[in-house]
Amino acid sequence: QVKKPPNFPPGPYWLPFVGNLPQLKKLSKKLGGQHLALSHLAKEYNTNVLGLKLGKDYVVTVFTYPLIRDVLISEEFEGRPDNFFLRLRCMGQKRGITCTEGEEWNTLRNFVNRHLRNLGFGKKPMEKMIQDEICDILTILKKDGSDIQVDKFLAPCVLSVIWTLITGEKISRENNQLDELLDLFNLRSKAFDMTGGTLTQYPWLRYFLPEWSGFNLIKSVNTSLKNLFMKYIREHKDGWFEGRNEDLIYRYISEMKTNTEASKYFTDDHLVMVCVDLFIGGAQTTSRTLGFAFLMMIMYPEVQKKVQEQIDKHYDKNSSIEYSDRYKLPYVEAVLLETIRYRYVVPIGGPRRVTKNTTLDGYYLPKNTTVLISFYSINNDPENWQNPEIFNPERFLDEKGSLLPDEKLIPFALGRRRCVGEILAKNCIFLLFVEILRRYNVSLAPGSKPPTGKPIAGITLSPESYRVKFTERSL
Ligand code: HEM
Repeated sequence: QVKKPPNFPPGPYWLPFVGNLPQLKKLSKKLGGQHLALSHLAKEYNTNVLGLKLGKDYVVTVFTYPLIRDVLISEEFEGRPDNFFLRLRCMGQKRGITCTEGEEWNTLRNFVNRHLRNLGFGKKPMEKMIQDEICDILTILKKDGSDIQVDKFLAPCVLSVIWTLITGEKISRENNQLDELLDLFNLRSKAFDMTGGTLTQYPWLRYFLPEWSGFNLIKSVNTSLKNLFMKYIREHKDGWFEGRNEDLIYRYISEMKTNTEASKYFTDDHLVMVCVDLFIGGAQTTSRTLGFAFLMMIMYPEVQKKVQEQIDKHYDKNSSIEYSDRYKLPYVEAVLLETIRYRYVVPIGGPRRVTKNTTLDGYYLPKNTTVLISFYSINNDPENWQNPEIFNPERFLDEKGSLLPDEKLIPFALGRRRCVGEILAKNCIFLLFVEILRRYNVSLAPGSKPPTGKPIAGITLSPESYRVKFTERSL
């Protein structure tokens, strides 16, 4: 048994070298996910802040809304851990937005936010890109929507918008590159888990068990991603001239050419990581949320009917739907909020690094402690939600049917590290959901196994594989 720092958050005792790693792995397997294992341990030790040691790292998980809020908005929790695995994720050295901190993170995050906004992010041009994607989706459904795996089918939409903003090109659904990119991200997410995977704790495993440890997989995914983005960066460099600014890569190259103190963060390698961060952040989170939303419509046909009744009240066959219309559709918004609460795709957020010795809920957290955020527990805490285990969109409506948002639902986090893609994700989810349900009834495709509604665990939760039959509605 290893001695803990004084007043460290409660948790199981630590074994020499491995700490709680084998215990957490075993429990996660038994309960069906790391988020469930962490909640289980928190209950067992009757604590809102759980203290573990995973390999050589102190790892603390936070469970209640007020404490999570404090973590998300306090500067001393804004760091990211620096370990072998996060470096491997960043192709060797911590770069980009998601894994960096301090000046580099600030410079790149601000640059990306500012230039995406100038390219139309969060504004009409972005909405137009999504509407174009929806047109493609509706064309495919019109041809044959009898048997479709929904999250895979919708994933290209958000990916394509990000792609257009970054490269200036529309990616075609017929293009193999899109499938290739999706496959790469799917493979990648399999190789990761939120505490960093076995490789974080035992980096030497890469020499002895490169296949088993996931090292070879991550290396090959990294190489493919880098080759893909470098191809576009090289083409952009050839086509660049002063003032050229129609996509993020051109704007980045312009910044590379200015010789300021910050130019050390504007290199090809940083740019590759920024692109990867945007794709990783956006691709699976958004399409899996939609996958859950349509699954709820299949499992609760009476909710689907009410959604369509509200849509029909406001739109006919030809009227166009805009994101600003969401205020007219409170029931639809309530269904989407409840889907996000009930089947939130990021059960454990972070990891964050404590940048100086600090305290949380009266416990001591030494500098460099890793902090994980249990969004899962906020969304399932009976203190926050009545009968949280029940899917009930009405909880977000008042007696008059007006929307009743709840500050405890924070799917895009809070504070300076909150999600960069929030507005894109919200637009895609709303517009796709409404456009499809206005034109189609969704039901289980014949032969598809009836879904249980239970999520499949991973770094992001996903809906079980189900197939949908889209039946055209008479409008
Ligand atoms: C339903 C969809 C989405 C959900 C639920 C989601 C959730 C989150 C959360 C909770 C964080 C904060 C992590 C932390 O506090 O450490 C985050 C960060 C981030 N998200 Fe999203 N996200 C979504 C969509 C997107 C999209 C579409 C993009 C890209 C366009 C994106 C890009 C990012 C990036 C780059 C970060 C890192 C921010 C930083 O470390 O400063 N996300 N996201």
